[in-house]
Amino acid sequence: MEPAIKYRLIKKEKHTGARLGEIVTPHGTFKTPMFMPVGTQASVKTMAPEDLKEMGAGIILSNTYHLWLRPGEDIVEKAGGLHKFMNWDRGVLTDSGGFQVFSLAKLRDISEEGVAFKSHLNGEKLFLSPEKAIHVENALGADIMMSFDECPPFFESYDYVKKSVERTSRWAERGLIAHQNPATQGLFGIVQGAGFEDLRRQSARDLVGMDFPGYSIGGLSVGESKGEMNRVLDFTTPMLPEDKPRYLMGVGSPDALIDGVIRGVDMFDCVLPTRIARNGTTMTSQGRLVVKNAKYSEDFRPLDPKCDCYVCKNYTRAYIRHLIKADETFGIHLTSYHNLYFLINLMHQVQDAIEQDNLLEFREAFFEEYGYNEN
Ligand SMILES: CCCSCc1cc(N)cc2c(=O)[nH]c(N)nc12
Repeated sequence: MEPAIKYRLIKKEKHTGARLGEIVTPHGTFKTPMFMPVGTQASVKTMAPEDLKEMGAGIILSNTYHLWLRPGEDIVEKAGGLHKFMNWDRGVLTDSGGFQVFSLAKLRDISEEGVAFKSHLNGEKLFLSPEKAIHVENALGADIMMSFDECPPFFESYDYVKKSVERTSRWAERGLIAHQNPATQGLFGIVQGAGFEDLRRQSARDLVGMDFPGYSIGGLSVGESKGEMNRVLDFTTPMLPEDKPRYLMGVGSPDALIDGVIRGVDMFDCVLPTRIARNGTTMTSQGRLVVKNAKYSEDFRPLDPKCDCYVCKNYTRAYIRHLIKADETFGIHLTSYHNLYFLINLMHQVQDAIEQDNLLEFREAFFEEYGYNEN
């Protein structure tokens, strides 16, 4: 049977672990490295599908936890799945819900069976198992699904992380068995192990042995320093097959994306661009620009003079500052659009640098202007 998800390695960058590739999904083929906008509740906040296409988005994310609780996977399934429900005909990836239970729900209790918790919406007692998570993801119809995993705190004890990794591997196996649509929905395994090289190796070995079509690197971007993240990536990505995509979960600052690509990561997601946009913070080639600051009240330049996005071509810092200060939602639309475009376009520039084997020079030039610190 043809797998739902295929990866084609086009070129390895000469001086780093970076790769130029293509990920083939039932809803299109997309070049990597790529940034994937997050649409937690079946909407990338303030973005219409046409905006996302115009900025070059290929795959967007949604959340099993949120959509299970509201509106319910049965309603999305009746609508014909997430693509139909949200009028999006390109790629969709769903997370499996475990991470969101630990970051959102109250009173959680984890066991071999799964996670018992109280809904963050109404306090209802719920239970999420690997089988239930996969059932919901099947109903949502995502092109790429995540296995059900536990993301332990980065600084948790070795013994706890070891037990957690072993349970996450057993949960991954249960998810593979429960998966109903492998021909149309690709299921990725999620490598865990916090900052312990031997536990990352154990997790990778278990999951690679289950032959997933792609692998996520979990357990990072949870409060550790950038130096720690890069240290873990240095030994983790080489543990994964070259002919499968690698997705680093929850990572989205420009510097972290570039350093992740250099270490062999192909796919990224993060709520950062739309989250900071909501308080008027924008990403520019000169670093962050907080457009609601008074100093921009009569600044009639674009957010980023070097950016060719729709927002930077048509609107000024003064106008966007006014909208944000006046609580006009159009202002958040403009800052969100620009931030998402900035990261998607950054990955296009990185693809070119891989093509030309000058990714390290690109990194140096980018950080020279953007500003960068390791921690
Ligand atoms: C739509 C959100 C996707 S990424 C969420 C996320 C983010 C981060 N940082 C880590 C993890 C992880 O270890 N496991 C899982 N399932 N998800 C994670």
